[in-house]
Formats: sequence, structure tokens, C-alpha cells
Amino acid sequence: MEKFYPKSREKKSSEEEREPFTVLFKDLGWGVYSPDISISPSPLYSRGFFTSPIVVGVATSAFLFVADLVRKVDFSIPVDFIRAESYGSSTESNGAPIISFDLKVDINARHDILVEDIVDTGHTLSRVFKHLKSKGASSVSVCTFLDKPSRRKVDVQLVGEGKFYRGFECPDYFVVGYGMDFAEQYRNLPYIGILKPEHYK
Ligand SMILES: O=P(O)(O)OC[C@H]1O[C@H](OP(=O)(O)OP(=O)(O)O)[C@H](O)[C@@H]1O
Repeated sequence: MEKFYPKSREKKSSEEEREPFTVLFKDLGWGVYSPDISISPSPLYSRGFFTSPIVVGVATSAFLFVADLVRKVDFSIPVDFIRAESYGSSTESNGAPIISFDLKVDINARHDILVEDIVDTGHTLSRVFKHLKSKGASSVSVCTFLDKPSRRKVDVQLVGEGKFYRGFECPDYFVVGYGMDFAEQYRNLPYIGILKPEHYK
């Protein structure tokens, strides 16, 4: 199998050989995030009319990216989580995610920034968008750490003036770490790895 290593590393150690994953993105510091990802207060803020957008993290996998992202915002911003379940312990989406955990904050007439770890088939995003729209969101933007456009099955229809921000395009491998799991394992890896197929096939 083709393996992804940072260009600077030519040889893998025997320890890496034993790991169930190969490293895809290692240094997840803010510096490597796309400069496209920025959250700025509206110009009305200075006139006292500013209403902050609401950060909506998609649980569970986005929890680390949400934590890193909001700590880079230098004004008060509400944060809430929603859960849309589409994968069990399998590596394939079942194509029909359900909202199994809903927001606490009122998003009616507010601008939302939906924060995801990865957009794959687009089913989860599509379902959550529909839900946020039904709750009266004025607009919904997406901020995803990884984007796997090669696997997209449904078009991402942004809500209102919403925009699509992404950190990295992800090759078509099953990735774990930085919040992402396989059967609830590996979420706490401080980097992103490609799970070796022999561990899930
Ligand atoms: O674009 P899609 O094909 O819908 O896949 C993307 C979704 O799948 C993952 O969540 P998952 O359902 O695995 O739940 P988790 O966040 O609890 O791990 C990921 O966090 C996204 O929310």
C-alpha cells in the first residue's frame, strides 16, 4: 500500500511499522491551517450592534478542531454541539444520518458556523444544514478541517450567505486521529493517520 510520510522523513522506524496507522498530517498547529479560515466580527460590532455568529460543532469527531478554532477567536463567541450519526463501527457511511443530539442555543435569525473534522460523502452536512435551516438560521457556513471531495455523493448546498472553508483536501483513505475514530478508537491521537486496511477489513 502507498504510504504517506512527510517529505522530510525517508525511513520509517520499526515502531511506526507496528502502528495500525501511517501518518498523514503530523504538525496540527494553527500555522498549518488554511489562511482561508478566519472568523471576524462584523463591522457593526464597533457600533454596538454586533451579534456574534454561533459555532456549531458536529460531535463527536469535531471536538478537538472546535477547541483549537475557538481559542483563536478574540471576541466572545457562543459554542454548541449537535450530533448527526451516520457511521457505526463501519468505515462506510450509511447515507441516512439522524440528528441524535440537538442544540441548546437558539439559532433563530443567527449566523452559524458549522465546524466539522471531515466532509466525506456530504450526507451529514446536508442533514445538519436542513436541521439548522428548519430552526431559522439566517446563514450557515462550514469550516471543516479536512475535505474529501473525491467521495462526495451529495452537493453541499450552503444556507443563506454561508461560505465553505476547509483546511486540507484529504486523499481517499480512512483517516483517524485529531478527533476522528474507528470504532471509537484513536480519537485522541494528536495527529492524523491513515488506518491500515488490515485493521478494519
Ligand atoms: O460526509 P459524511 O460521509 O456524512 O461523513 C462525515 C461525517 O462522518 C464523521 O462522523 P461520524 O458519523 O463518524 O461520527 P463521529 O463524529 O461520532 O465519529 C465525521 O465526523 C463527519 O461528521
